[in-house]
Amino acid sequence: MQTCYSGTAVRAAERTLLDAGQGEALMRRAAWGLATVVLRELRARGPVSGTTVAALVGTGNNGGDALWALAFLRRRGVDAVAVPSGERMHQAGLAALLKAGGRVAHAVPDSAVLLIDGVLGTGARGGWEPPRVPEGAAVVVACDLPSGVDADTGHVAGGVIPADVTVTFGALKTGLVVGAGAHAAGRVEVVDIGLGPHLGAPDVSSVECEDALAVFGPPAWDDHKYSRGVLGVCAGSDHYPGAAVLVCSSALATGLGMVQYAGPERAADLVLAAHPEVVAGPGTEGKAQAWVVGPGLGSDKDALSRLNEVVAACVDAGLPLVLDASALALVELEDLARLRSAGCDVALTPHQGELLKLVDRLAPEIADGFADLAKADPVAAARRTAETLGAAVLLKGSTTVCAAPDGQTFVQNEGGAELATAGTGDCLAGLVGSALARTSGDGQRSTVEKAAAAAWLHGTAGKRAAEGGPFGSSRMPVAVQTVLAER
Ligand SMILES: NC(=O)C1=CN([C@@H]2O[C@H](COP(=O)(O)OP(=O)(O)OC[C@H]3O[C@@H](n4cnc5c(N)ncnc54)[C@H](O)[C@@H]3O)[C@@H](O)[C@H]2O)[C@@H](O)CC1
Ligand SMILES: Nc1ncnc2c1ncn2[C@@H]1O[C@H](COP(=O)(O)OP(=O)(O)O)[C@@H](O)[C@H]1O
Repeated sequence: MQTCYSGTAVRAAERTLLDAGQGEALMRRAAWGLATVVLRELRARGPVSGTTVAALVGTGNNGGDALWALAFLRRRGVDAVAVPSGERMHQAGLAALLKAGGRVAHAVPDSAVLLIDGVLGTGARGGWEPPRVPEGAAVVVACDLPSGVDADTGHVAGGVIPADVTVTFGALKTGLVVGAGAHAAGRVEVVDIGLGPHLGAPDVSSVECEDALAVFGPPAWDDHKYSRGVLGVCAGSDHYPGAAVLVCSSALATGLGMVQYAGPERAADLVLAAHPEVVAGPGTEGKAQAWVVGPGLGSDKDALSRLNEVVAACVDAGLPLVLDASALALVELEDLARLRSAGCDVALTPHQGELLKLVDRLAPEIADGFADLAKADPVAAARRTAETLGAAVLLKGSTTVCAAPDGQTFVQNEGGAELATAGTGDCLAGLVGSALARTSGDGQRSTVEKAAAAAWLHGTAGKRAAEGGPFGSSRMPVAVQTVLAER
């Protein structure tokens, strides 16, 4: 499990050490870590001595880090050039650079093979417009975070220089794993500067391979089909029959004990043609241990009565439930309350558009300004919705945010934009359903952690599928199998 801290929490941890008079030591540790990564990048490309490294240097401590790093690099024979972005620079850092034989210039030299972005770190407020930098050849290494990225949210209000590598100090920051911030950061390396004991609880976590495999692992030697998880799927309609196939196929690709399909004949026939092992019928009776309801259900009376039947089945047996797509537009507050009272774990899986509609309809008390919040701070938006509706929320997008009503939050970034194609959400619903079915009765992990494990598998499978060129969502189940087979 990877953990991240908000920029605000990291600043608070720093403050404790600054107040204890350790400011310069912290900055030198950070700068040494930055210089080490820069040296590694230079060595990977050729000789170090004589090459030009430039740094865009801001007015605060982020600029100070960059100046100290340039000073260390100068001592390795690098032509170290500071390019100030404002009227002042960190005094001790500048003195160290000049003493080491570095120089100051007013523009990034064309000869620079590597550019350090040291303009803004955790002290940034609002947007920023980067200066012109020579195009092309230079590797960009961001100091702490790419300038202009909000360290708490990942929001980029103005411009940003996309980094190849970000060397971040003290702890991985939430802003480097969410949305535009994650995209701008490139590869992230964390330099330990001794903040650990002062950091407190993490802000968000990310499920990694071994955490996901603990949910989607192989069967135990004594498993039988009813102990490996039985997933009920209520998806598809005469109008959207394919959704039923996508949900069932992706769930089966994880190696469940059984998939039970409840839906109309046309969709059921397609499911059975693709997977004769599915047990199909019009209703919910059977041995399901979790349900997925919603993909391709439509919005008519029939869709509503199918949703009601699944909700009733879950309430009766205390089963976990994934509400996706059409179900998000049909479910009522009373349904969520009944599910909660029956002890059912519920995961809502909206994309941004569905989230806004859901909040407008079921949580008007938080709707004011919510669209702006969802854009600028998807973690806060998912958290607020989960807390208000009392259900786990998996918010889909370039970053997938999984938030629980108690604030526990996972952020997953494995997938790329190749996943932006019709039906991949249906596949994800099948994976979340599978995670809930196969771990039903396992009190070890929260619903939101299981949903995050499914998002890991979905994103990783998306990347795997993309290796074979552009793809449609029907290729996802095979990619899911491949990912699980390779681990
Ligand atoms: N305090 C310390 O000793 C340590 C700080 N660290 C570094 O210090 C950074 C934080 O330093 P600061 O608190 O000085 O903050 P920054 O250096 O991130 O930014 C503050 C400066 O930028 C200006 N500024 C803010 N927003 C701007 C905008 N939108 N456009 C243009 N200028 C803007 C401010 O007026 C101020 O001069 C961290 O990101 C990290 O790089 C590390 O060295 C670790 C130790
Ligand atoms: N730019 C992107 N980068 C990474 N993942 C993406 C991107 N766009 C969409 N996705 C993922 O693709 C899936 C799309 O789901 P959804 O919007 O429900 O589509 P559909 O309803 O067509 O199945 C989600 O898992 C989402 O996180």
